[in-house]
Amino acid sequence: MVKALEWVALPQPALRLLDQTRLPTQEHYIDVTTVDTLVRAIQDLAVRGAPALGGVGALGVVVAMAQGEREAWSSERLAGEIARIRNARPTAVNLAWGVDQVLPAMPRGIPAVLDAAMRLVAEDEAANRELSRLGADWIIARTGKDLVRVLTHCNTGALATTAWGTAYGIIHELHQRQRLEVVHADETRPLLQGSRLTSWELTQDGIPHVVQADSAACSTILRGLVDVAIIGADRIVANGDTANKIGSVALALACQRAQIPFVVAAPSSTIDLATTTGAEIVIEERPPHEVLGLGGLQTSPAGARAFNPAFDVTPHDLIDAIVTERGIVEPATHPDPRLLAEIAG
Ligand SMILES: CSC[C@H]1O[C@H](OP(=O)(O)O)[C@H](O)[C@@H]1O
Repeated sequence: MVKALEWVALPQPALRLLDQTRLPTQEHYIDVTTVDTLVRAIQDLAVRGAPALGGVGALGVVVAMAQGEREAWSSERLAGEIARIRNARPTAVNLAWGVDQVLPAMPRGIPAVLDAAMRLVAEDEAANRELSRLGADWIIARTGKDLVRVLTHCNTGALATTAWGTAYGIIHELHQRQRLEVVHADETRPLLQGSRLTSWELTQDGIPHVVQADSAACSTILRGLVDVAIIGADRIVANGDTANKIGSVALALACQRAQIPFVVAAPSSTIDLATTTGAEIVIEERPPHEVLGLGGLQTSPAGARAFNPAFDVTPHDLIDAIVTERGIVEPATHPDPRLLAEIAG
């Protein structure tokens, strides 16, 4: 399975990223040894996806410490550079979580922080594998289908995580169990994570799928062409409201109308109990050019303005299941935030 990120020791210690802006036509790697390069890679979505950002946040602290040693930074400069990584994108809670998880190891030096970061990466992969099993069990039981037709949005595979996948992991598990008929993968404008990345992963894994325009998704659901919609998450807050790629809440509304399950899949590291409701989640606003053009081609007239929110928030009462490695909560039918708190630990 492809790796979005890994720590490499040669030719020099570096955080190696698969540049996702060049997929699916080019497999190009970036060896990150400076904070500037890392922040740019995060903000350009060369590396992206909530769980992947958790790993990048943790390993980014190692990058900053190593650069600080090379350039003799003060402790204040180092703290400021780590904060740049932590704040590089606002919506996915995992980036800040990944940084925060390894800070306590800093006094023991770079090897201790690298060890803590590598443990976080390994634990996140294990979490994604477990939630994939639990999610497949839930969907098979809930739909009662021998072969499940799935709709998914954006990219939630190995490219969006430290390894394995979240919503994609459930799809992969259904396929492995020979319980998957087809995947409808939303292209996911404006950056096309679905048509570029999810279709690339599904093709590599031999999983039957069709790519569809985002504007086709609701009618696909209302026409009964799928049995369940499964998405990832960037931040799940205390009452179960969930931030995810723009276009997600429309799917939840269509699923409610069609009376099919709407499922969110995420490791427990994506749960943010410090935030009470979805209204408080900061939604990243991205550059207008992403909407006004495509692949370097201008698609809107000169002077046109754009609105480019990268995420939206699905209210918890539209979510039939939040699947994590520590268990499943069902906010639409059992709206008890204590259940999410128990899972978040
Ligand atoms: C495994 S969940 C990944 C999550 O992150 C994506 O956003 P982006 O591509 O902007 O990082 C999208 O919301 C996915 O659901």
